Amino acid sequence: MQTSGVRRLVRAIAIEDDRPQTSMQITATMSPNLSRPTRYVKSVSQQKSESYIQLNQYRLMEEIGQGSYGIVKLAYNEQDKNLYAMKVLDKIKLLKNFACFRQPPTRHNKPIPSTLKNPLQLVQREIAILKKLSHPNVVKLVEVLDDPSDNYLYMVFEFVERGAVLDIPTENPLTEDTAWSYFRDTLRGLEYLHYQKIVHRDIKPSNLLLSDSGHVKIADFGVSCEFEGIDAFLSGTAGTPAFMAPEALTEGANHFYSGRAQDIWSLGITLYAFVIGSVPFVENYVIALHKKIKNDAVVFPDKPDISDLLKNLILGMLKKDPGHRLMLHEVKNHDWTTRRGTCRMPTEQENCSLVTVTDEEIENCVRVIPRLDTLILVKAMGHRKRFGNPFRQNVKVNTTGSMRERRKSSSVKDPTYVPPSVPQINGDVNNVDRPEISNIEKGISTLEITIEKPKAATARH
Ligand SMILES: Nc1ncnc2c1ncn2[C@@H]1O[C@H](COP(=O)(O)OP(=O)(O)OP(=O)(O)O)[C@@H](O)[C@H]1O
Repeated sequence: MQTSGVRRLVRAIAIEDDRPQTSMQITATMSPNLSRPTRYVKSVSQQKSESYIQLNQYRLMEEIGQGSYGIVKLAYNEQDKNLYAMKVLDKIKLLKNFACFRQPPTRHNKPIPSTLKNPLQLVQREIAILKKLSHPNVVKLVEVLDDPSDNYLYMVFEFVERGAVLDIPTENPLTEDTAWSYFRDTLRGLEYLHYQKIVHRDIKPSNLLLSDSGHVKIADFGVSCEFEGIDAFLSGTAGTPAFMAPEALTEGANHFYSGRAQDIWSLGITLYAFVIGSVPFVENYVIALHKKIKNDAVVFPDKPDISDLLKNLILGMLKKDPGHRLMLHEVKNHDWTTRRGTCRMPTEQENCSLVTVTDEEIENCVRVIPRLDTLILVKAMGHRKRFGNPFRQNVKVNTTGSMRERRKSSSVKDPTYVPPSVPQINGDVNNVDRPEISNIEKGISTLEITIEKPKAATARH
Protein backbone atom coordinates (compact mmCIF):
# COMPACT_ATOMS: atom_id res chain seq x y z
CA MET A 1 0.00 0.00 0.00
CA GLN A 2 1.16 3.54 -0.73
CA THR A 3 2.54 5.33 2.29
CA SER A 4 0.50 8.47 1.62
CA GLY A 5 -2.64 6.33 1.67
CA VAL A 6 -1.70 4.97 5.08
CA ARG A 7 -1.02 8.45 6.39
CA ARG A 8 -4.44 9.64 5.20
CA LEU A 9 -5.99 6.64 6.90
CA VAL A 10 -4.28 7.38 10.20
CA ARG A 11 -5.39 10.99 10.05
CA ALA A 12 -8.97 9.90 9.39
CA ILE A 13 -8.90 7.51 12.34
CA ALA A 14 -7.50 10.16 14.65
CA ILE A 15 -10.22 12.59 13.64
CA GLU A 16 -12.91 9.93 14.03
CA ASP A 17 -11.65 9.15 17.53
CA ASP A 18 -14.00 10.76 20.05
CA ARG A 19 -11.28 11.56 22.55
CA PRO A 20 -9.72 15.05 22.60
CA GLN A 21 -7.47 15.47 19.61
CA THR A 22 -3.84 16.35 19.95
CA SER A 23 -1.23 16.89 17.30
CA MET A 24 0.18 13.50 18.37
CA GLN A 25 -3.01 11.78 17.35
CA ILE A 26 -3.30 13.55 14.03
CA THR A 27 0.23 12.67 13.04
CA ALA A 28 0.25 9.07 14.23
CA THR A 29 3.73 7.71 13.81
CA MET A 30 4.61 4.70 11.67
CA SER A 31 7.66 3.63 13.65
CA PRO A 32 6.86 2.86 17.25
CA ASN A 33 9.44 2.41 19.95
CA LEU A 34 10.39 -1.18 19.25
CA SER A 35 13.05 -1.60 21.86
CA ARG A 36 10.48 -1.99 24.62
CA PRO A 37 9.62 -5.50 25.79
CA THR A 38 6.53 -7.17 24.37
CA ARG A 39 3.43 -5.93 26.17
CA TYR A 40 1.15 -8.43 27.85
CA VAL A 41 -2.57 -8.40 27.31
CA LYS A 42 -4.49 -7.99 30.56
CA SER A 43 -8.04 -7.33 29.38
CA VAL A 44 -10.08 -7.43 26.24
CA SER A 45 -12.92 -5.48 24.75
CA GLN A 46 -14.54 -5.95 21.40
CA GLN A 47 -16.42 -3.30 19.52
CA LYS A 48 -18.12 -3.31 16.21
CA SER A 49 -18.54 -0.53 13.76
CA GLU A 50 -19.58 -0.47 10.16
CA SER A 51 -16.01 0.14 9.10
CA TYR A 52 -13.79 -1.81 11.48
CA ILE A 53 -13.37 -4.54 14.06
CA GLN A 54 -11.59 -3.72 17.29
CA LEU A 55 -9.49 -6.33 19.04
CA ASN A 56 -8.20 -5.03 22.34
CA GLN A 57 -6.42 -1.76 21.61
CA TYR A 58 -6.11 -2.58 17.91
CA ARG A 59 -8.49 -1.33 15.27
CA LEU A 60 -8.26 -3.74 12.36
CA MET A 61 -8.28 -1.96 9.05
CA GLU A 62 -7.56 -2.88 5.49
CA GLU A 63 -5.74 -5.97 4.27
CA ILE A 64 -2.12 -5.33 3.32
CA GLY A 65 -0.98 -8.81 2.37
CA GLN A 66 -1.72 -12.49 2.15
CA GLY A 67 0.37 -15.44 3.21
CA SER A 68 -0.14 -19.19 3.01
CA TYR A 69 -1.96 -19.43 6.31
CA GLY A 70 -3.83 -16.18 6.61
CA ILE A 71 -3.97 -12.51 5.89
CA VAL A 72 -2.03 -9.50 7.10
CA LYS A 73 -4.10 -6.51 8.16
CA LEU A 74 -3.15 -2.98 9.01
CA ALA A 75 -3.98 -2.36 12.67
CA TYR A 76 -4.15 0.98 14.46
CA ASN A 77 -3.14 0.89 18.11
CA GLU A 78 -5.32 3.41 19.92
CA GLN A 79 -3.03 3.45 22.95
CA ASP A 80 0.24 4.45 21.34
CA LYS A 81 -1.27 5.88 18.10
CA ASN A 82 0.90 3.69 15.93
CA LEU A 83 0.18 1.43 13.01
CA TYR A 84 1.04 -2.26 13.15
CA ALA A 85 0.80 -5.20 10.77
CA MET A 86 -1.43 -7.88 12.25
CA LYS A 87 -0.95 -11.35 10.83
CA VAL A 88 -4.10 -13.40 11.27
CA LEU A 89 -3.24 -17.10 11.27
CA ASP A 90 -5.82 -19.79 10.74
CA LYS A 91 -5.04 -22.38 13.41
CA ILE A 92 -7.11 -25.09 11.73
CA LYS A 93 -5.30 -24.58 8.43
CA LEU A 94 -2.00 -24.65 10.30
CA LEU A 95 -2.88 -27.95 11.94
CA LYS A 96 -3.92 -29.43 8.63
CA ASN A 97 -1.10 -28.19 6.43
CA PHE A 98 1.86 -27.35 8.57
CA ALA A 99 3.10 -30.94 8.81
CA CYS A 100 2.94 -31.33 5.02
CA PHE A 101 4.41 -28.06 3.83
CA ARG A 102 6.37 -26.64 6.70
CA GLN A 103 7.87 -29.71 8.22
CA PRO A 104 10.51 -28.74 10.73
CA PRO A 105 13.99 -29.72 9.66
CA THR A 106 15.57 -32.70 11.32
CA ARG A 107 18.60 -31.49 13.12
CA HIS A 108 21.68 -33.55 13.47
CA ASN A 109 22.69 -32.18 16.78
CA LYS A 110 19.28 -31.34 18.17
CA PRO A 111 16.48 -33.85 17.71
CA ILE A 112 13.05 -32.32 18.09
CA PRO A 113 11.72 -33.31 21.50
CA SER A 114 8.49 -35.25 21.34
CA THR A 115 6.79 -32.53 23.40
CA LEU A 116 7.32 -30.09 20.51
CA LYS A 117 5.71 -32.11 17.75
CA ASN A 118 2.35 -30.39 17.77
CA PRO A 119 2.34 -27.82 14.92
CA LEU A 120 0.91 -25.13 17.15
CA GLN A 121 3.72 -25.72 19.60
CA LEU A 122 6.11 -25.25 16.69
CA VAL A 123 4.42 -21.95 15.91
CA GLN A 124 4.90 -21.07 19.56
CA ARG A 125 8.59 -21.82 19.20
CA GLU A 126 8.73 -19.58 16.14
CA ILE A 127 6.96 -16.87 18.10
CA ALA A 128 9.29 -17.30 21.07
CA ILE A 129 12.29 -16.86 18.76
CA LEU A 130 10.75 -13.84 17.06
CA LYS A 131 9.89 -12.13 20.32
CA LYS A 132 13.51 -12.29 21.37
CA LEU A 133 14.85 -10.74 18.21
CA SER A 134 15.53 -7.08 18.28
CA HIS A 135 17.54 -5.61 15.44
CA PRO A 136 16.91 -2.70 13.06
CA ASN A 137 17.05 -5.09 10.08
CA VAL A 138 14.70 -7.75 11.44
CA VAL A 139 10.94 -7.21 11.66
CA LYS A 140 9.89 -6.95 15.29
CA LEU A 141 7.10 -9.08 16.70
CA VAL A 142 5.34 -6.84 19.20
CA GLU A 143 2.55 -8.95 20.61
CA VAL A 144 0.66 -12.21 20.14
CA LEU A 145 -3.03 -12.58 20.90
CA ASP A 146 -4.55 -16.02 21.18
CA ASP A 147 -7.99 -17.06 22.30
CA PRO A 148 -8.26 -20.83 22.74
CA SER A 149 -11.88 -20.77 21.54
CA ASP A 150 -11.03 -18.75 18.43
CA ASN A 151 -9.81 -20.35 15.21
CA TYR A 152 -7.40 -17.50 14.65
CA LEU A 153 -4.10 -16.48 16.19
CA TYR A 154 -3.03 -12.85 15.87
CA MET A 155 0.62 -11.85 15.54
CA VAL A 156 1.24 -8.12 15.84
CA PHE A 157 4.34 -6.93 13.99
CA GLU A 158 5.88 -3.52 13.55
CA PHE A 159 4.42 -2.08 10.37
CA VAL A 160 7.01 -1.78 7.61
CA GLU A 161 5.46 0.88 5.44
CA ARG A 162 6.64 0.19 1.90
CA GLY A 163 6.10 -3.60 1.91
CA ALA A 164 8.25 -6.03 -0.10
CA VAL A 165 11.44 -4.48 -1.38
CA LEU A 166 10.92 -5.73 -4.94
CA ASP A 167 8.32 -7.78 -6.79
CA ILE A 168 9.95 -10.18 -9.24
CA PRO A 169 10.06 -10.72 -12.15
CA THR A 170 10.29 -7.06 -13.07
CA GLU A 171 11.42 -4.96 -16.01
CA ASN A 172 12.64 -2.37 -13.52
CA PRO A 173 15.23 -3.95 -11.27
CA LEU A 174 17.13 -1.93 -8.69
CA THR A 175 20.11 0.18 -9.60
CA GLU A 176 23.42 -1.16 -8.35
CA ASP A 177 23.56 1.67 -5.78
CA THR A 178 20.12 0.93 -4.35
CA ALA A 179 20.83 -2.81 -4.38
CA TRP A 180 24.07 -2.11 -2.49
CA SER A 181 22.24 -0.35 0.29
CA TYR A 182 19.43 -2.95 0.57
CA PHE A 183 21.92 -5.79 0.38
CA ARG A 184 24.02 -4.40 3.24
CA ASP A 185 20.90 -4.04 5.41
CA THR A 186 19.92 -7.63 4.67
CA LEU A 187 23.44 -8.81 5.41
CA ARG A 188 23.37 -7.04 8.77
CA GLY A 189 20.03 -8.69 9.62
CA LEU A 190 21.26 -12.11 8.50
CA GLU A 191 24.50 -11.82 10.47
CA TYR A 192 22.41 -11.01 13.54
CA LEU A 193 20.20 -14.07 12.97
CA HIS A 194 23.16 -16.41 12.50
CA TYR A 195 24.77 -14.93 15.59
CA GLN A 196 21.58 -15.73 17.48
CA LYS A 197 21.90 -19.29 16.09
CA ILE A 198 18.93 -18.99 13.82
CA VAL A 199 18.89 -19.87 10.13
CA HIS A 200 16.17 -18.12 8.17
CA ARG A 201 15.85 -20.61 5.24
CA ASP A 202 13.62 -18.39 3.14
CA ILE A 203 15.59 -15.28 2.21
CA LYS A 204 14.03 -13.75 -0.92
CA PRO A 205 12.90 -10.28 -2.02
CA SER A 206 9.27 -10.78 -0.93
CA ASN A 207 10.45 -11.53 2.62
CA LEU A 208 12.51 -8.33 2.77
CA LEU A 209 10.35 -5.37 3.73
CA LEU A 210 11.26 -1.75 3.15
CA SER A 211 10.69 0.93 5.78
CA ASP A 212 9.78 4.55 5.13
CA SER A 213 13.36 5.51 5.92
CA GLY A 214 14.58 3.20 3.12
CA HIS A 215 15.90 0.39 5.28
CA VAL A 216 15.32 -3.31 4.77
CA LYS A 217 13.93 -5.61 7.46
CA ILE A 218 13.95 -9.41 7.21
CA ALA A 219 10.48 -10.93 7.71
CA ASP A 220 8.68 -14.30 7.65
CA PHE A 221 10.31 -16.82 9.97
CA GLY A 222 7.86 -19.58 9.03
CA VAL A 223 10.57 -22.11 8.15
CA SER A 224 13.44 -20.72 10.18
CA CYS A 225 15.06 -22.82 12.87
CA GLU A 226 17.40 -22.60 15.79
CA PHE A 227 20.65 -24.51 15.99
CA GLU A 228 23.27 -25.40 18.53
CA GLY A 229 26.99 -25.31 18.00
CA ILE A 230 28.44 -23.60 14.95
CA ASP A 231 25.84 -24.39 12.30
CA ALA A 232 22.46 -25.99 11.60
CA PHE A 233 22.74 -29.39 9.97
CA LEU A 234 19.56 -29.65 7.98
CA SER A 235 17.85 -32.34 5.98
CA GLY A 236 14.76 -32.11 3.81
CA THR A 237 13.61 -29.11 1.84
CA ALA A 238 11.99 -25.92 3.09
CA GLY A 239 11.65 -22.46 1.65
CA THR A 240 11.00 -21.32 -1.91
CA PRO A 241 12.21 -23.66 -4.72
CA ALA A 242 13.90 -20.99 -6.90
CA PHE A 243 15.93 -19.82 -3.88
CA MET A 244 17.04 -23.26 -2.64
CA ALA A 245 20.67 -24.28 -2.69
CA PRO A 246 21.70 -27.33 -4.78
CA GLU A 247 22.71 -29.32 -1.69
CA ALA A 248 19.22 -28.80 -0.20
CA LEU A 249 17.66 -30.58 -3.15
CA THR A 250 19.27 -33.95 -2.52
CA GLU A 251 16.97 -36.44 -0.83
CA GLY A 252 18.20 -39.03 1.60
CA ALA A 253 17.89 -39.89 5.26
CA ASN A 254 21.60 -39.38 5.86
CA HIS A 255 22.01 -36.26 3.79
CA PHE A 256 22.65 -33.16 5.88
CA TYR A 257 23.61 -29.69 4.74
CA SER A 258 24.67 -26.44 6.31
CA GLY A 259 21.90 -23.99 7.20
CA ARG A 260 24.24 -21.00 7.09
CA ALA A 261 25.45 -21.90 3.58
CA GLN A 262 21.84 -22.31 2.42
CA ASP A 263 21.07 -18.76 3.66
CA ILE A 264 24.13 -17.42 1.78
CA TRP A 265 22.93 -19.11 -1.43
CA SER A 266 19.43 -17.58 -1.06
CA LEU A 267 21.02 -14.21 -0.40
CA GLY A 268 23.05 -14.62 -3.61
CA ILE A 269 19.89 -15.41 -5.62
CA THR A 270 18.23 -12.40 -3.96
CA LEU A 271 21.10 -10.09 -4.92
CA TYR A 272 20.94 -11.39 -8.50
CA ALA A 273 17.18 -10.71 -8.54
CA PHE A 274 17.71 -7.19 -7.11
CA VAL A 275 19.83 -6.11 -10.08
CA ILE A 276 18.61 -8.39 -12.90
CA GLY A 277 14.89 -8.41 -12.05
CA SER A 278 14.47 -12.20 -12.10
CA VAL A 279 16.03 -15.30 -10.57
CA PRO A 280 18.87 -17.09 -12.44
CA PHE A 281 17.15 -20.48 -12.62
CA VAL A 282 13.60 -20.59 -13.98
CA GLU A 283 11.51 -23.64 -14.86
CA ASN A 284 7.83 -24.39 -14.71
CA TYR A 285 8.26 -27.79 -13.11
CA VAL A 286 9.99 -28.26 -9.80
CA ILE A 287 12.01 -31.34 -10.83
CA ALA A 288 13.35 -29.52 -13.88
CA LEU A 289 14.09 -26.49 -11.73
CA HIS A 290 16.02 -28.62 -9.25
CA LYS A 291 18.06 -30.04 -12.12
CA LYS A 292 18.92 -26.55 -13.35
CA ILE A 293 19.90 -25.33 -9.90
CA LYS A 294 22.18 -28.35 -9.46
CA ASN A 295 23.78 -28.33 -12.91
CA ASP A 296 23.47 -25.04 -14.79
CA ALA A 297 25.92 -22.18 -14.54
CA VAL A 298 24.73 -18.72 -13.46
CA VAL A 299 24.43 -16.53 -16.56
CA PHE A 300 24.14 -12.75 -16.56
CA PRO A 301 22.10 -11.17 -19.38
CA ASP A 302 23.62 -8.30 -21.41
CA LYS A 303 21.03 -5.93 -20.00
CA PRO A 304 20.95 -4.63 -17.37
CA ASP A 305 24.67 -4.19 -17.29
CA ILE A 306 26.22 -4.72 -13.87
CA SER A 307 29.78 -4.30 -12.63
CA ASP A 308 32.31 -7.14 -12.73
CA LEU A 309 32.84 -6.73 -9.00
CA LEU A 310 29.15 -7.40 -8.34
CA LYS A 311 29.18 -10.39 -10.70
CA ASN A 312 32.17 -11.74 -8.81
CA LEU A 313 30.34 -11.45 -5.48
CA ILE A 314 27.18 -13.10 -6.82
CA LEU A 315 29.15 -15.99 -8.32
CA GLY A 316 31.03 -16.43 -5.03
CA MET A 317 27.71 -16.73 -3.17
CA LEU A 318 26.31 -19.12 -5.80
CA LYS A 319 29.08 -21.71 -5.80
CA LYS A 320 27.34 -25.08 -6.17
CA ASP A 321 29.66 -26.66 -3.62
CA PRO A 322 28.83 -25.17 -0.20
CA GLY A 323 32.43 -25.87 0.83
CA HIS A 324 33.63 -23.36 -1.79
CA ARG A 325 30.82 -20.83 -1.28
CA LEU A 326 31.65 -17.50 0.33
CA MET A 327 30.98 -17.38 4.04
CA LEU A 328 29.13 -14.50 5.63
CA HIS A 329 32.24 -12.71 6.86
CA GLU A 330 33.73 -13.00 3.35
CA VAL A 331 30.58 -11.51 1.82
CA LYS A 332 30.83 -8.65 4.33
CA ASN A 333 34.42 -7.98 3.39
CA HIS A 334 33.99 -8.37 -0.37
CA ASP A 335 35.14 -5.35 -2.38
CA TRP A 336 31.67 -4.74 -3.82
CA THR A 337 30.09 -4.78 -0.35
CA THR A 338 32.70 -2.43 1.13
CA ARG A 339 33.18 -0.30 -2.00
CA ARG A 340 36.79 -1.43 -2.10
CA GLY A 341 37.26 -0.93 1.60
CA THR A 342 35.88 2.60 1.79
CA CYS A 343 32.55 1.62 3.41
CA ARG A 344 33.26 -1.19 5.82
CA MET A 345 30.44 -3.12 7.46
CA PRO A 346 30.13 -3.02 11.27
CA THR A 347 31.93 -5.84 13.05
CA GLU A 348 29.90 -8.80 14.28
CA GLN A 349 30.30 -7.51 17.83
CA GLU A 350 28.98 -4.08 16.89
CA ASN A 351 26.06 -5.59 15.02
CA CYS A 352 24.95 -8.36 17.35
CA SER A 353 24.20 -9.35 20.89
CA LEU A 354 23.21 -12.86 21.86
CA VAL A 355 19.72 -13.88 23.02
CA THR A 356 18.62 -17.26 24.33
CA VAL A 357 15.12 -18.70 24.42
CA THR A 358 14.22 -20.72 27.50
CA ASP A 359 11.60 -23.48 27.57
CA GLU A 360 9.49 -21.34 29.90
CA GLU A 361 9.51 -18.50 27.39
CA ILE A 362 8.38 -20.85 24.63
CA GLU A 363 5.60 -22.02 26.91
CA ASN A 364 4.51 -18.47 27.78
CA CYS A 365 5.08 -16.70 24.50
CA VAL A 366 1.42 -16.50 23.58
CA ARG A 367 -0.93 -14.36 25.61
CA VAL A 368 -4.37 -15.77 26.06
CA ILE A 369 -7.14 -13.30 25.38
CA PRO A 370 -9.75 -14.05 28.02
CA ARG A 371 -13.25 -14.22 26.64
CA LEU A 372 -15.40 -11.19 27.24
CA ASP A 373 -17.99 -13.29 29.04
CA THR A 374 -15.33 -14.65 31.38
CA LEU A 375 -14.22 -11.12 32.20
CA ILE A 376 -17.79 -10.01 32.93
CA LEU A 377 -18.23 -12.97 35.25
CA VAL A 378 -14.96 -12.32 37.07
CA LYS A 379 -15.90 -8.65 37.44
CA ALA A 380 -19.30 -9.61 38.85
CA MET A 381 -17.65 -11.95 41.31
CA GLY A 382 -15.39 -9.12 42.36
CA HIS A 383 -18.39 -6.86 43.03
CA ARG A 384 -20.04 -9.51 45.15
CA LYS A 385 -16.75 -10.56 46.77
CA ARG A 386 -17.87 -14.17 46.22
CA PHE A 387 -16.75 -16.87 43.83
CA GLY A 388 -20.25 -18.17 43.07
CA ASN A 389 -21.66 -17.45 39.61
CA PRO A 390 -24.10 -14.55 40.13
CA PHE A 391 -25.94 -15.33 36.89
CA ARG A 392 -26.41 -19.04 37.22
CA GLN A 393 -29.76 -19.06 39.06
CA ASN A 394 -31.30 -16.82 36.40
CA VAL A 395 -30.75 -19.22 33.56
CA LYS A 396 -33.45 -21.69 32.61
CA VAL A 397 -32.21 -25.21 32.00
CA ASN A 398 -34.33 -25.75 28.89
CA THR A 399 -32.64 -22.85 27.06
CA THR A 400 -29.31 -24.67 26.76
CA GLY A 401 -29.75 -25.62 23.10
CA SER A 402 -30.39 -22.10 21.92
CA MET A 403 -27.59 -20.80 24.13
CA ARG A 404 -25.17 -23.09 22.42
CA GLU A 405 -26.33 -21.80 19.08
CA ARG A 406 -25.96 -18.19 20.17
CA ARG A 407 -22.47 -18.84 21.54
CA LYS A 408 -21.51 -20.61 18.34
CA SER A 409 -22.68 -17.75 16.19
CA SER A 410 -20.87 -15.18 18.32
CA SER A 411 -17.43 -16.77 18.07
CA VAL A 412 -15.03 -15.20 15.63
CA LYS A 413 -14.62 -17.70 12.82
CA ASP A 414 -13.58 -15.17 10.24
CA PRO A 415 -11.19 -12.25 10.70
CA THR A 416 -13.65 -9.99 8.96
CA TYR A 417 -16.43 -11.13 11.26
CA VAL A 418 -17.93 -8.31 13.29
CA PRO A 419 -19.02 -9.59 16.69
CA PRO A 420 -22.50 -8.74 17.96
CA SER A 421 -22.86 -5.77 20.22
CA VAL A 422 -21.70 -6.63 23.71
CA PRO A 423 -21.76 -4.61 26.92
CA GLN A 424 -18.54 -2.89 28.00
CA ILE A 425 -16.59 -4.75 30.62
CA ASN A 426 -16.67 -1.79 32.94
CA GLY A 427 -20.43 -1.41 32.57
CA ASP A 428 -22.90 -2.56 35.16
CA VAL A 429 -22.92 -6.32 34.92
CA ASN A 430 -26.35 -6.50 36.48
CA ASN A 431 -27.72 -4.89 33.35
CA VAL A 432 -26.30 -7.57 31.11
CA ASP A 433 -28.93 -8.86 28.68
CA ARG A 434 -30.02 -12.47 28.72
CA PRO A 435 -28.02 -13.53 25.67
CA GLU A 436 -24.87 -12.39 27.41
CA ILE A 437 -25.89 -14.21 30.58
CA SER A 438 -26.14 -17.34 28.49
CA ASN A 439 -22.60 -16.80 27.28
CA ILE A 440 -21.44 -16.39 30.83
CA GLU A 441 -23.14 -19.58 31.79
CA LYS A 442 -21.04 -21.41 29.22
CA GLY A 443 -17.92 -20.35 31.10
CA ILE A 444 -18.98 -21.86 34.39
CA SER A 445 -16.98 -25.06 34.23
CA THR A 446 -13.71 -23.19 33.63
CA LEU A 447 -14.38 -20.82 36.45
CA GLU A 448 -15.38 -23.46 38.93
CA ILE A 449 -11.97 -25.02 38.42
CA THR A 450 -10.48 -21.58 38.79
CA ILE A 451 -12.01 -21.19 42.23
CA GLU A 452 -10.30 -24.33 43.43
CA LYS A 453 -6.97 -23.24 41.98
CA PRO A 454 -6.88 -19.49 42.35
CA LYS A 455 -3.14 -19.21 41.62
CA ALA A 456 -3.37 -21.00 38.31
CA ALA A 457 -6.30 -18.81 37.33
CA THR A 458 -4.36 -15.64 38.06
CA ALA A 459 -1.47 -16.82 35.93
CA ARG A 460 -3.74 -17.68 33.03
CA HIS A 461 -5.30 -14.26 32.85
N1 LIG B 1 5.32 -6.24 9.19
C1 LIG B 1 4.79 -5.99 8.00
N2 LIG B 1 4.67 -4.73 7.54
C2 LIG B 1 4.12 -4.47 6.33
N3 LIG B 1 3.68 -5.41 5.49
C3 LIG B 1 3.77 -6.70 5.89
C4 LIG B 1 4.32 -7.06 7.15
N4 LIG B 1 4.31 -8.40 7.26
C5 LIG B 1 3.78 -8.86 6.12
N5 LIG B 1 3.44 -7.84 5.29
C6 LIG B 1 2.83 -7.95 3.96
O1 LIG B 1 1.98 -9.06 3.95
C7 LIG B 1 2.40 -9.99 2.94
C8 LIG B 1 2.14 -11.39 3.45
O2 LIG B 1 3.03 -11.66 4.49
P1 LIG B 1 3.19 -13.10 5.14
O3 LIG B 1 4.42 -13.10 5.96
O4 LIG B 1 1.93 -13.49 5.81
O5 LIG B 1 3.23 -14.07 3.95
P2 LIG B 1 4.29 -14.39 2.84
O6 LIG B 1 5.67 -14.21 3.37
O7 LIG B 1 3.98 -13.63 1.61
O8 LIG B 1 3.90 -15.87 2.56
P3 LIG B 1 4.16 -17.18 3.36
O9 LIG B 1 3.45 -17.09 4.66
O10 LIG B 1 3.54 -18.14 2.43
O11 LIG B 1 5.64 -17.34 3.45
C9 LIG B 1 3.86 -9.67 2.69
O12 LIG B 1 4.25 -10.01 1.40
C10 LIG B 1 3.92 -8.16 2.92
O13 LIG B 1 3.55 -7.48 1.74
